[in-house]
Amino acid sequence: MWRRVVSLSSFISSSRTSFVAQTASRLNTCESLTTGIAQQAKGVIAPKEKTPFITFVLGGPGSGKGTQCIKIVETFGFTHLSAGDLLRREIASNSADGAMILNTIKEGKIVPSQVTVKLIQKDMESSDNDKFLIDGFPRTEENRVSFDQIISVEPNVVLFFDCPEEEMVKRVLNRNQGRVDDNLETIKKRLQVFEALSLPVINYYSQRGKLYTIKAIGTEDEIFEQVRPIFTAFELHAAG
Ligand SMILES: Nc1ncnc2c1ncn2[C@@H]1O[C@H](COP(=O)(O)OP(=O)(O)O)[C@@H](O)[C@H]1O
Ligand SMILES: Nc1ccn([C@H]2C[C@H](O)[C@@H](COP(=O)(O)OP(=O)(O)O)O2)c(=O)n1
Ligand SMILES: [Mg+2]
Repeated sequence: MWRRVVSLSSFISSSRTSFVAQTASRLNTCESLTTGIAQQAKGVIAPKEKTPFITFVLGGPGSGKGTQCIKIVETFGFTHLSAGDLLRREIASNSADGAMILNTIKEGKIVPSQVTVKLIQKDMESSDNDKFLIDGFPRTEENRVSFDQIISVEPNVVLFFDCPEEEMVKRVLNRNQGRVDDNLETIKKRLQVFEALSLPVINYYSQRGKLYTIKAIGTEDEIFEQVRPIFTAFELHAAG
């Protein structure tokens, strides 16, 4: 199970002091370490574990994010967390936020970040995997900052499926999954939201050298051949 890493280094104090002070400090350090280990054993502090490998999957509605995520999971063994699927699951389970989420999605708007990040966090923490594809997130700067504050892990890779609007509209209208937001009126709103709120997030990761832009036209297999080398370069090998 992946949990947020708690570093033992915070228990170790600076040693640029006199010999007496150093000795005292070492004794304190030993005591602190013992306390730290005892707290871990009691489950007060999560055990030190590997930082997860995070991939954010971005792109407009219908750009093929979900389709490519299935291929990435099959090939590289990631756990796929679709923000949209997590929110639809909340609606279906009649949770307290269900009605608010449904109305927001129908309007083509973005659900408050706190709600979405908590759902992602819950699934990450209950997973045995340490490689996550987070699909359709972060869609806004608010989403991005909220993930940073709550989960405190930076993405290793940000994929951007770059697709012409015309093609995205055609694909969404043909998707046939019975979604309340797959109609022309809502799609127009979603495309406006994508341009106004999601493109700044894409630019943010581009400036930090984390963005991998995929030309999202062609067959599903052709598109995947642009995706594959990105993960191979990180030495993430085929799922066994
Ligand atoms: N390369 C492609 N060419 C044509 N249709 C595609 C392609 N990739 C996905 N689709 C179809 O387009 C629709 C939207 O794809 P999806 O993966 O759900 O996109 P997103 O998750 O970005 O909204 C689906 O019906 C899917 O089968
Ligand atoms: N980070 C997110 C992701 C999705 N949502 C809401 C608003 C989106 O229009 C819907 C559907 O998202 P989803 O990723 O499933 O949509 P597409 O796969 O891009 O068509 O969910 C959100 O509010 N915040
Ligand atoms: Mg999708």
